[in-house]
Amino acid sequence: MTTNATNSTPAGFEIRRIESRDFAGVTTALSGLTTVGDLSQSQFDDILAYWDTQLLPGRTDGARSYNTSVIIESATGRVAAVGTVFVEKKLIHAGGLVGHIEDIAVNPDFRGKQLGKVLINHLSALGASLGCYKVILDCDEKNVGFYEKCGYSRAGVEMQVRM
Ligand SMILES: CC(=O)SCCNC(=O)CCNC(=O)[C@H](O)C(C)(C)COP(=O)(O)OP(=O)(O)OC[C@H]1O[C@@H](n2cnc3c(N)ncnc32)[C@H](O)[C@@H]1OP(=O)(O)O
Repeated sequence: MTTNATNSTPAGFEIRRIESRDFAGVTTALSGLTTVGDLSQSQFDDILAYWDTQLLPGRTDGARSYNTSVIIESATGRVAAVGTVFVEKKLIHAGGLVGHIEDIAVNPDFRGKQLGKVLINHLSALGASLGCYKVILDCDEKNVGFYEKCGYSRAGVEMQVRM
């Protein structure tokens, strides 16, 4: 798997797994992507606890399916960006793993500082380190250029049925 070279977290920022204290910052960032809805701190904590239980089958190293990372502004503790790589165990490719990049959002105050690219490169590398043979995502046409700058290329067509 090859990814763009912007992998190091910029000075003044750190990147880590999502935690309970990120509730306000994460929901604020995600509201710039889509409707978060009426999600409480308690519901947020329950989801994080569930994610922690979802270990990849057959693994003894603690590798998880749900991998949500945040970029934090060190001086303030503010959530600058959030995103997920979900690792799916397949039947095909001899039980191979595919990473799905989901719910990428950079807080508007922090856009244009390469943090989105750093986050995507981090999640792509995380998928590779967990054993994924590919990492894929769906996005709007307006974001294609961003993902191309992160080393992604067009493949297939997204389709959906809404419930
Ligand atoms: C799978 C999904 O979740 S798709 C949903 C993506 N998220 C959203 O649309 C939510 C709202 N938007 C955002 O959060 C942000 O604007 C993001 C995530 C799209 C980009 O994050 P940023 O941190 O602002 O981007 P970043 O500064 O890392 O840009 C990296 C490069 O991509 C370029 N770029 C950023 N956005 C775009 C875009 N929409 N189209 C083309 N190029 C772009 C930048 O100019 C930069 O180029 P450079 O390396 O030549 O300087």
